[in-house]
Amino acid sequence: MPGIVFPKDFIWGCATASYQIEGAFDEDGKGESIWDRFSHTPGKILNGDNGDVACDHYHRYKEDIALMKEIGIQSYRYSISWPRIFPEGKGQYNEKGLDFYKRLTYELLKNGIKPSVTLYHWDLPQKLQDIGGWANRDVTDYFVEYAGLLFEKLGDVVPYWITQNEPWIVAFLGHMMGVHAPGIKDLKTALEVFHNILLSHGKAVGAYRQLNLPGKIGIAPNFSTKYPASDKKEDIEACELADGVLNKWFIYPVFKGTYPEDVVKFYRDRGAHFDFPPEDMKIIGADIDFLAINYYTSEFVKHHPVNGFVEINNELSQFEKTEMGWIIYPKGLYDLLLRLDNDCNKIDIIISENGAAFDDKIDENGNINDVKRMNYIKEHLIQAHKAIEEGVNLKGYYLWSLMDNFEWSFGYSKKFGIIHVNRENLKRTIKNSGYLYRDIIKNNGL
Ligand SMILES: CO[C@H](O)c1c[n+]2c([nH]1)[C@H](O)[C@@H](O)[C@H](O)[C@H]2CO
Repeated sequence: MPGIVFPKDFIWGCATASYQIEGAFDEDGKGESIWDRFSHTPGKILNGDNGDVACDHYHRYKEDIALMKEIGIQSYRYSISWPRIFPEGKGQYNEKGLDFYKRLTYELLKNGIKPSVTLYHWDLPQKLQDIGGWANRDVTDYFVEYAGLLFEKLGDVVPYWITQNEPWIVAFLGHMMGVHAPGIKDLKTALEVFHNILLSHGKAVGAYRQLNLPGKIGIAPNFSTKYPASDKKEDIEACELADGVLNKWFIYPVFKGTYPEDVVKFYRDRGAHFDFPPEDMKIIGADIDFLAINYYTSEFVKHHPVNGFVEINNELSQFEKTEMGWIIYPKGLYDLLLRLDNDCNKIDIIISENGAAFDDKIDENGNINDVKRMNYIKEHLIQAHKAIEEGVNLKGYYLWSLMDNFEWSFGYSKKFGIIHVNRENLKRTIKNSGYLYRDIIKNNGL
């Protein structure tokens, strides 16, 4: 695909998250997180894996930054482990924990890599879960205390801040389906958690603005584009509902100051009424500088007589799928970008996560020719570029992920990295997708 060139100031990045790569789960004063607790609970994680060691990034961060530099990564999105900073979740902060993130951040800057810090990527201090976690409205204020300390200590050198990673996943996988920490299965709790996470985001944005810092702040929801399985009215309505449950449920409160009525009714009909103070919606709707979107796949939807809708990707054999079972549907990224450009007042957008898990093979020379991942990256960048040409203010792309890491309930079985990590000795090996990304960055395009 010759001649795809991105805007000259387009940001090429990669992304990780603290619990998935750092390890050192109880080192230097770090407190327990809900993912430490969850992964130490038998039966929760495939193969009994946990993040105790992970990729040992806590000790190997300089080596990893050198690899980023070799690939030419311009910006690195990493998350900060709240219990490393506040072992009890609040109160006295842990100097050694803060020191790690200072060293990491300054090593990036020394190597010409722009830091992009995610304040919350799921590893809540267990002590806060013990008082109700995100379902406890007080935790939104403890989040502001945590964010405020990091703004104070790193705000003058970190140009990009993301308050929350995927409120919907935290709320619904962690508190309704129970497959993520803390493993709760209750719709009302899930809805309260979702609201409080958005509230914490709005409060943190307000705190950031008060400090007049030079950087930009946003939030990283997960979206996926929904398509009706047929042109039958019932499937089109089912698709609307599925879109509401995932996508509008975020877009409306953050950009329109209200929850979508059709989805509120959907939940009320299932017994989960909830009435939040109207002043919350003003806080949640705080102006942000960019919208960070995590896009991996899309869903085809049909009517379901009881649940209203059902997603049927597993019935669709015509699409190639990743190791996660997600269909590869790059046009879904294009359609999402155009939709968000329209629904979110042409806000600046960055793709904060896009990538794929495949069953990578190492050849006799130790090389990893991960062609499927290379194709996935190219196909999605082609769609991203198309969106830019149609006027979408897409400013950057962060590939998920820098290296193979702890994939939540799947443990280390699913590999998203452009760098392979040997689970025996943690040796890093750049995959061919990493070299492809190096060339894309060098050429600022395909
Ligand atoms: C449907 O995909 C979600 O948007 C999503 C996918 N992913 C994510 N969210 C998380 O932000 C990462 O921590 C995961 O490692 C990554 C890969 O699974």
